[in-house]
Amino acid sequence: MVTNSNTKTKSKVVIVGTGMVGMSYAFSLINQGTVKELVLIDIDKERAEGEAMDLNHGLSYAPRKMKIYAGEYSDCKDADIVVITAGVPQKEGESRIDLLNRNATIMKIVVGQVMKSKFRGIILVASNPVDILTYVAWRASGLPPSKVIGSGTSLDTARLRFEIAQKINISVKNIHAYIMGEHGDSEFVCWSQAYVGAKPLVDVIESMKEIEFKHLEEIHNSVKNAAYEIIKRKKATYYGIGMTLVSITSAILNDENRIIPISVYNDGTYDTVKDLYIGLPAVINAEGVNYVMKLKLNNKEQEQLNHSASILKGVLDQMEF
Ligand SMILES: NC(=O)C1=CN([C@@H]2O[C@H](COP(=O)(O)OP(=O)(O)OC[C@H]3O[C@@H](n4cnc5c(N)ncnc54)[C@H](O)[C@@H]3O)[C@@H](O)[C@H]2O)C=CC1
Ligand SMILES: CC(=O)C(=O)O
Repeated sequence: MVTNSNTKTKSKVVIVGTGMVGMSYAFSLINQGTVKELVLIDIDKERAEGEAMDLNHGLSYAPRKMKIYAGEYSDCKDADIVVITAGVPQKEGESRIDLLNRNATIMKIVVGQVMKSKFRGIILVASNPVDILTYVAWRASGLPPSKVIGSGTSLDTARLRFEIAQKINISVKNIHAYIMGEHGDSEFVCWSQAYVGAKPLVDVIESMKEIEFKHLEEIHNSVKNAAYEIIKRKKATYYGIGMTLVSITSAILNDENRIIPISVYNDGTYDTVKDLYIGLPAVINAEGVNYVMKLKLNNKEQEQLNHSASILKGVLDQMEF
C-alpha cells in the first residue's frame, strides 16, 4: 500500500478527444478550478483550437488563473494526467461493446503517441467500451496498472446515488453504494454494502415507507439503461461523465485517497477472472490506484461479478495485442 502525503504543486491535464465528453470535462475542470494547465488534442486540430479559444474567453470569470491551449502529443511529457475521450460514441440502439473495433484502433494510436513523449503520469480513459479500452491502453502504454485507469462504473455509481437519493429524499452525498462490474449491460449493484449515512440500506427499507425491496430492481434497471434513455432523447451523454472525470482528476491531483469505483486491473483482490480491467472500488491518490478495496460480496453479487468479468474476458480473448 502506497501512502503519499505530497499535494501536487503543478497540475497539468491533457485531454485527447475534444468532442462532447472531452469538452464537458474541460468546462467542468475550469469552473471547479481543478488545474493550472489544460492542453487540448484532437485529430481535428481546428476543433481543438476553436475549443481552446472559446474556453479562454471565459477565463475572466473562472475561479483561478490558468493556461489553456490546443497542443501536440509532445505536450504530454510533463503532464500529470492524460484523459482519453477520443473515439466514436454509441448511436441509438448500439451497446458500448459495439464500438469496440473502431475505438480500440484509435486507442492504440493515441496511447502510442502519448508514450512517445516520455509521459510518466496517469492515463484516465473514458472512451467506450471503457473496461476493454482501458486494458488496451494499459497494454499499449507499458505503464504499471496502477497508472492506467478507466472511468469504469463511477458514472453509473453517481446515477445510482441520484436514484436512491430521489427515492428517499436524503442528500445524494449521504448515499454510499456502488455499481460494480462492466460499465455496460452486465453491471450490478452491491446492495449488501449500501448505506445511507451510517445506516445499512436494508435497515432504511425497514424503517421508511418511501422505499421497498421491490424498488431495488427498478433502481438497478434505471441506472443500467440510463445511457440508452439519454441517447434516445439527445443522442449522447456528456455532462454526467464530465463531472465524474473531474472528481477522479481531483482525487489524483490532491492526493486524496478517495474511494471511487473505477475500471482497474483485477490484481486478485477479488476472487474472479484475472487479467482484465473491471469496475471495482479503488482508493485513488497521486500515484493512481493506491489499492483496490475489497468488499464482502454476498453469493449473488459474487456471481454477478463473475458473469460481468467473464463477458469482458471473452471480448479480450478475441482481440489481438
Ligand atoms: N465512460 C463513460 O461513462 C462514457 C463514455 N463515453 C464515450 O466517450 C467517447 C467520446 O464520446 P463523445 O465525446 O460524445 O464523442 P464525440 O464524437 O463528440 O467526440 C469524439 C472526439 O474524438 C476525436 N477523435 C477521433 N479519433 C481520434 C484520434 N485518433 N485522435 C484524437 N482524437 C480523435 C474526434 O475528432 C472527436 O472530436 C465515446 O467512446 C463514448 O462512448 C461517453 C459517455 C460516458
Ligand atoms: C455513454 C455511456 O457510457 C454512459 O453514459 O454511461
